[in-house]
Amino acid sequence: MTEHARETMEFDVVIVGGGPAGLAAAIRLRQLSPDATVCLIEKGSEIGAHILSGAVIEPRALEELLPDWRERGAPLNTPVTEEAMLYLTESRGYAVPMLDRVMPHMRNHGNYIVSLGDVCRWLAAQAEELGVEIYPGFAGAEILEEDGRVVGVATGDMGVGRDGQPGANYAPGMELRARYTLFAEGCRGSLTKRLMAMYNLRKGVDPQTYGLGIKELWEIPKDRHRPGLVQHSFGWPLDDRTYGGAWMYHFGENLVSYGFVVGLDYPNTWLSPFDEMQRLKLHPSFRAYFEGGRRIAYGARALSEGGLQSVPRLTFPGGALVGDAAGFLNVPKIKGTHTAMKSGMLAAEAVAEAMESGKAEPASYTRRVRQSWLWQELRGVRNIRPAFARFGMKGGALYSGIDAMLLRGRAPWTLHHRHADNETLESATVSAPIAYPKPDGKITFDRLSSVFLSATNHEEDQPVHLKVRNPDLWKTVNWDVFRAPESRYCPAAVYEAVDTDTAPRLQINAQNCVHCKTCDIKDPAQNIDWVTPEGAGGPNYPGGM
Ligand SMILES: Cc1cc2nc3c(=O)[nH]c(=O)nc-3n(C[C@H](O)[C@H](O)[C@H](O)COP(=O)(O)OP(=O)(O)OC[C@H]3O[C@@H](n4cnc5c(N)ncnc54)[C@H](O)[C@@H]3O)c2cc1C
Ligand code: SF4
Repeated sequence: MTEHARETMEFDVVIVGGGPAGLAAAIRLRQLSPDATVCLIEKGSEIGAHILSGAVIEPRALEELLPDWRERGAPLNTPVTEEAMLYLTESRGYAVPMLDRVMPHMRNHGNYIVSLGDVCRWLAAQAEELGVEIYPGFAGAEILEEDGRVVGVATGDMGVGRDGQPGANYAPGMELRARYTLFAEGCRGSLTKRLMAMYNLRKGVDPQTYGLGIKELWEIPKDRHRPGLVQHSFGWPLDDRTYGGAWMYHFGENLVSYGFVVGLDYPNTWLSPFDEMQRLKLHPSFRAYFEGGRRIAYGARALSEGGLQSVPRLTFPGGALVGDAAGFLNVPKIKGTHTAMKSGMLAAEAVAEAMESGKAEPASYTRRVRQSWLWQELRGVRNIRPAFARFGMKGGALYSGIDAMLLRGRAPWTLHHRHADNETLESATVSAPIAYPKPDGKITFDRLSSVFLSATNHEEDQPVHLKVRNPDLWKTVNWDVFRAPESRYCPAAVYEAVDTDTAPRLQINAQNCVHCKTCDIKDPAQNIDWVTPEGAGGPNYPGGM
C-alpha cells in the first residue's frame, strides 16, 4: 500500500482520544492560546460512542475548567442524595456503618450521577465553540516519530480487506502532524502502549494493574426509582482473593446505571466477570430494582487500578500522556473523570508554556501534576488497592478502614503492586470450577444478546484487529494450561475455543469487540495485541449510557 501517498495536515497540537482528559486538554489549550491550532481525533463514530463509565462524577475539575458550567447547560442533572455501601453474603446485604468515617473516599456528597457519554458530547460542543477541530471516526493507528521526537500520529487506512489488501473503497490514512501530541486514549491505549516501549516510560514504576467494568443501563419502574441513590457493594459473589464489587446509580428519568468491576489480577481461570455481573442482579439487595424493568444498553471497559505507584513518566519529546492513559484513576473512589480532566488541563498548561519557549518536551507537566490536588489525592489512597491484593478482600477492607480512620492516608510506607495482571492466573487444574446460573432472559442475559445492546459494529471485511502473535502459544499456554480464559473474561463473546475434542483452536469473532482492552491486559502470555480497527468501528453507546 506504499504507492498511496498519505495526505498531511499540520497543527500546533494533536490530541488522540475524545474522553474527559482529551476534551479538557483541548478546551484549556484554546483558553490559554486562542491562536493555537488544536485537532482532536476520536475512534468512535461520534464523541461519547466509546465512553463507558459508572458514572458518579466530582465536579471539581469542571469547576476549574468552565466555572459557568451550570449556565452553559452541562448535563449534570442528578445530585447524589443517598448512599450506601453493602457487604454481601449469598443471601443478605449488610450496610457498612459510619461510611463517612470508615470509607471517606466513598463519600459522594456534592457529586452528580451522569451519563459520561453525554458529558463528553457537551464538552466537545464547548471545545468546538472555542475553535478546536474535532474529528470523530478517526483512529490514531501509528505514531509519527522523527529524530527521537513524536511529531504527530497517522490515522488508520480505510477500505483494507481481511486479506490485508486495499479494496475498492481504499483510502489511505492521514498524517496529522503537530508540534505536540497528547495521548488521551484512556485505559490501556494502543498507541500509549507503544509509546511506553519507545521511550521506556515505565522504567522504575510498579506494573499497571487493571479492573474490568461491565455495565448495563436499565429503565426501572417509577415506584422503585430513587433519583440520587448511589449503592455500592462488595463481598458475594466474589471470593476473598478476588477484588471487585458492584454499583447501582439511580438518575435521570427512571434510569439506573448498574455495573460490576472485577480486578484483573483475579487468580481463578474459570471466573467469568460477565457471569458474576449477571448473577449479582439476582441478589435480594439488587433484584427488586430490576423486576419489571427493561435493559436498554450494555458495555464494558477496563480501568486502571495501579494508582500513584504505577504512574509512568508522563512526558517525552513532542508530547505527553493524560487521563487514564497515564493511570490517574482514584481506585477506592472508582472515579477517574475529575483526575483525567485535571491532568488534561495541566498538560495543556505545560504545552502552552513549551510552545512559547520552543521546548521539545512539555516537561513542566510532571511538576504541575505533582504540585496539584490530583497528586495529593492519589497519594492519600495509594496503599488501599495493593492492600486488597496482599491481604484479600476482608483484610484489605480492614486495612482500608485503618488507613482512613487512624493513618488518614498518611502512612509512612508505600505498598507495591508485585505482579502484572497477566501473571496472576492459576491453571485450570488448580482453579475451582464455578457453576453460573443460566440466564433467565428477564434479569440475567447471555453475552450475545448483551453485545447486541452495545450497538457494536465493525466493517466485516477488514484485517482482524486482535493480533494473536503466536498461534502455537495459544494452544500450549491458553488451552493446555488455562482452558481458554479469554472465552470467559471477554465480555463480548469474541473468543471461542473450537474443535476442543480434536484439535483445539481459537476462533475470533472480532466484529463483536466492545474495545474494553481486557484481552490485551489479561492474556497470560501477552500474546494478544489489540490494535485499532477501522475508524468508527466498535460500540455505539447511546445517550444516557
Ligand atoms: C466501568 C467503569 C466505571 C467507572 N465509574 C466511574 C465513576 O463513577 N466516576 C468517575 O469519575 N469515573 C469512573 N470511571 C473512570 C472514568 O470513566 C475514567 O477515569 C475516565 O473516563 C478517563 O477519561 P479519559 O479521557 O482518560 O479516557 P476515556 O474516557 O477512556 O476516553 C478515551 C477516548 O479515547 C478514544 N481513543 C482511544 N484510543 C484511540 C485512538 N487510538 N484513536 C482515537 N481515539 C482513541 C476512546 O474511544 C475514548 O473515547 C469508570 C470507569 C469504568 C471503566
Ligand atoms: S476482544 Fe478484547 S477488547 Fe474486545 S471485547 Fe473482548 S476482551 Fe474486550
